[in-house]
Amino acid sequence: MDAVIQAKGLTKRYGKHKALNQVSFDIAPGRIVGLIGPNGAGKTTALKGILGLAEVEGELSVLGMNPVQQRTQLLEQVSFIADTAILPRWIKVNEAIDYVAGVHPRFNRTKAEAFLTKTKIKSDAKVSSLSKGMITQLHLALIMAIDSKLLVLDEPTLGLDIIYRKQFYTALLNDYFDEEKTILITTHQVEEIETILTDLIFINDGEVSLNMAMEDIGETFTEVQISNKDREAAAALNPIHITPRLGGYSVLYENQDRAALEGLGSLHTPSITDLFIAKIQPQLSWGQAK
Ligand SMILES: Nc1ncnc2c1ncn2[C@@H]1O[C@H](COP(=O)(O)OP(=O)(O)OP(=O)(O)O)[C@@H](O)[C@H]1O
Repeated sequence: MDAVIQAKGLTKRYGKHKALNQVSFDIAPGRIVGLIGPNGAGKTTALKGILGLAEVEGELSVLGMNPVQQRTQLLEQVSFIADTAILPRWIKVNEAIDYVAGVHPRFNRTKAEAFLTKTKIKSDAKVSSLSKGMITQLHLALIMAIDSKLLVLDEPTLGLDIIYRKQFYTALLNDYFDEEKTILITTHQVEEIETILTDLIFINDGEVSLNMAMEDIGETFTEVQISNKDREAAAALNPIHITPRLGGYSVLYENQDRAALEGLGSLHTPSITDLFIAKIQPQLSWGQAK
């Protein structure tokens, strides 16, 4: 099947600064992709381009459409939640549901109401009486009840408590996602989405520094816990990152033969967080072992 998103050489300039610099990636249907990067990396800019909310240079096709030229058509098949959820403060929860039901043919009221029963939000409450987190919960309930081919989530759980954040990701996987849908998600809470992602894209300073299926990460990256005495042997195998740990070091390798590493210590697949730090802030000096 054709890619849901095809991006080639995307560049976005703000004056002399390039928020995106020759960014390319393809996203196939049925994938849950994490777009991960530090503050100011270009994540929101990329999402804005994909939604047709910002013009970017390069080639961009979303569901076979040009996002800027065919924005109205595109937004019929794409749902998104921005990092700043905006709902009118005067509207009541049930009126917000009525409104979305009226304007969106693929909105499922029962689903939205089911999501809301998992919160403390009452259907006759006004948005102005809800807390910030509750407004986000309402927004997510409305968006997740729309049957869209592509769901774009920019920091969806910002300001939500940890219980609801877990609940949200479980619902996203169990009640929303199926193989005909595609989800593109940005978050700084990387460890929370680690288990639901199928693919990972790292972006840093407007450039893609990693684009990989989750299942290939274990093949490509290996983390080894080594003791102080093995520093020299570990360094000889070209690590990409070194972190002092209790009693030794955690050393990360990319495309290094596992057999060669086995003599150094116990081998693991790194967490996304460790991989992210290694890729964004390489650290190759030993420092002080703890
Ligand atoms: N409208 C704008 N005018 C000028 N510069 C902008 C504009 N929007 C974004 N930028 C710049 O582009 C870069 C990327 O911003 P962007 O919002 O895409 O980052 P981000 O990865 O989403 O960051 P965060 O995680 O902090 O939300 C930043 O350097 C930012 O200052």
